[in-house]
Amino acid sequence: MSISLLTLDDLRDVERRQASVLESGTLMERAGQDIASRLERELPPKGRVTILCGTGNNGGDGFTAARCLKARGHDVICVLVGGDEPKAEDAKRAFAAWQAVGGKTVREPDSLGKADIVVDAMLGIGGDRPIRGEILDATIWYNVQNSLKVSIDVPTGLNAETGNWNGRIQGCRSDMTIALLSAHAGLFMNEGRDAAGHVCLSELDVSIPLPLQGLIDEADYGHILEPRPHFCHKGTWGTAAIVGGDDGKIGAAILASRAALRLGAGRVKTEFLASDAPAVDPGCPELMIAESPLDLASFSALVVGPGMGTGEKSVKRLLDAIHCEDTPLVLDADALTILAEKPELQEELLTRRAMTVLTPHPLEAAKLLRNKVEEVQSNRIFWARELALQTGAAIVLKGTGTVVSLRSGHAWVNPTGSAALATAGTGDVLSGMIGSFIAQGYDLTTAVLGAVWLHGAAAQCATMPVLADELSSRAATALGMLRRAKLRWAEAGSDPLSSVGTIALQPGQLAPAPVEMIGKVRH
Ligand SMILES: NC(=O)C1=CN([C@@H]2O[C@H](COP(=O)(O)OP(=O)(O)OC[C@H]3O[C@@H](n4cnc5c(N)ncnc54)[C@H](OP(=O)(O)O)[C@@H]3O)[C@@H](O)[C@H]2O)[C@@H](O)CC1
Ligand SMILES: Nc1ncnc2c1ncn2[C@@H]1O[C@H](COP(=O)(O)OP(=O)(O)O)[C@@H](O)[C@H]1O
Ligand SMILES: [K+]
Repeated sequence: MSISLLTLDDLRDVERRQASVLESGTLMERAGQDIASRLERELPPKGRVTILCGTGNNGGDGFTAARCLKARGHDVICVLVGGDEPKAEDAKRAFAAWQAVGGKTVREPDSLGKADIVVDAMLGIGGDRPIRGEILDATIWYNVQNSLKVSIDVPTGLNAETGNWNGRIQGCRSDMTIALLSAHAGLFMNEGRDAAGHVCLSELDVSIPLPLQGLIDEADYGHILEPRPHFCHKGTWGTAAIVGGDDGKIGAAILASRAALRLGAGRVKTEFLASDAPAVDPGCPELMIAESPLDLASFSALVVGPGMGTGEKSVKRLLDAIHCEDTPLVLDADALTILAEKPELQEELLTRRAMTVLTPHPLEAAKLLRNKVEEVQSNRIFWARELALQTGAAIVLKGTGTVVSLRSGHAWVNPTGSAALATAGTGDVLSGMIGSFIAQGYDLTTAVLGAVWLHGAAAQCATMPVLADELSSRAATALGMLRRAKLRWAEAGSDPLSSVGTIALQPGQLAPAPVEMIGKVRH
């Protein structure tokens, strides 16, 4: 969790604490300098920049960046949006300083010529209402500019914590967002991911508290990248059982089973619930297909639910699995539907000794929480935590910006993944991958965070939907390449710029960073 995601309350606390140790305006000055330095990398000499400034401190950052860019020889115009003058104290000072250097400010952008960069500094973390009036007009203008579009801190109109548009009114859609002090969860979730574009972070040289939530990164899943020792056999890597595949849905269990095998489980046995199940998977003869019900307690990990159906037989098998109290259990798909319909089974989850992982998509989560899907999506981290408390399980709330939450309250947002995953069966693959890593003996957080991250990373470069079965092959290939790259670096000390498949890597770094650090970096 090396990229923290501070909540708005955390940010306001940091702000208050800094106010007592730093001269007022210090953070805004640092923000303006860092923003100007980053923008300058995208500008020609004497580049043209238009900055839309709101009346709060987000606008103050805009005026400060304008002054810094002007001092570096660029042609900058500010547009004051939403009032005749800034309201916030630091912003008033930033505006005065901009005027003092002869900076030009207008009240509406329509008559301005094309700029190389347009900057949205209208609303930041203080923007908590649907946009309207002048801000909405300026947003509409911003969104049609054929220039590089950069938001400061948060795209205007976006809720920085949840990634939803305030009041569902669409705000600024940017190519880049420069977050200040800390990254915000909303930049990686729901509509926020498209609105934010490439995320940069300036920590403003401020040390921030360790929060309970962050982005999944190498520090969390690094163990799965360790090379296997030579001295091992298939038994070393565990045996996973996949239970599912009722009539008409056999494919779901096959997808999960193949994924478990490809990602490294020593053996995988599949128990179909269908009456006419095949005796062999011709596309993957390595799978062992059970001819009679499996002794579930004898496995290293159970994955129950893909294509399982919700009939009597399925309920009984789910109960059998829950009762294997010492066997790690991943519940997906139909198993979650049964759990939602039979809350008494959720009670039984709470008393299990081994780990349980639930992998709901938003609708499944809503049913388990007895809530509406819109409500779950309106605050994904909150509801993932609630579900973890309700069930005692680790929760993988899938979707754009998958959230993983533990009962302890720790939560992670996954920065990998793309719309290429929006195709049938990719969730089955994820549950198989999680089961595989658990069967291999990785601890709960490594197994879950590693699987979620890799599942997304394997689809990230795809421009078309990835067929689910192809996804697990891609994930296995990516894992192998990452392991090799890590081995090379370990042997060579440090390596020149390297490339793993389509993922471009820097020395010492095993995956593309989800956030570009700018300004003074404290690590
Ligand atoms: N945290 C830090 O330490 C640092 C923070 N910094 C910067 O400060 C930014 C936060 O500044 P901020 O608190 O002044 O809020 P901001 O986002 O400018 O909004 C201002 C005003 O907008 C208004 N408003 C809200 N919704 C609205 C709507 N829909 N339509 C119209 N108006 C609306 C609302 O007005 P009110 O409710 O008071 O009427 C509010 O007062 C932060 O994102 C970062 O850029 C950095 O300088 C460095 C360090
Ligand atoms: N637009 C998207 N961006 C990122 N990930 C996505 C997107 N759409 C779907 N996914 C991922 O694809 C998977 C779909 O799972 P699920 O809905 O259970 O599908 P299925 O039941 O067909 O297997 C989840 O891991 C989800 O996070
Ligand atoms: K903004």
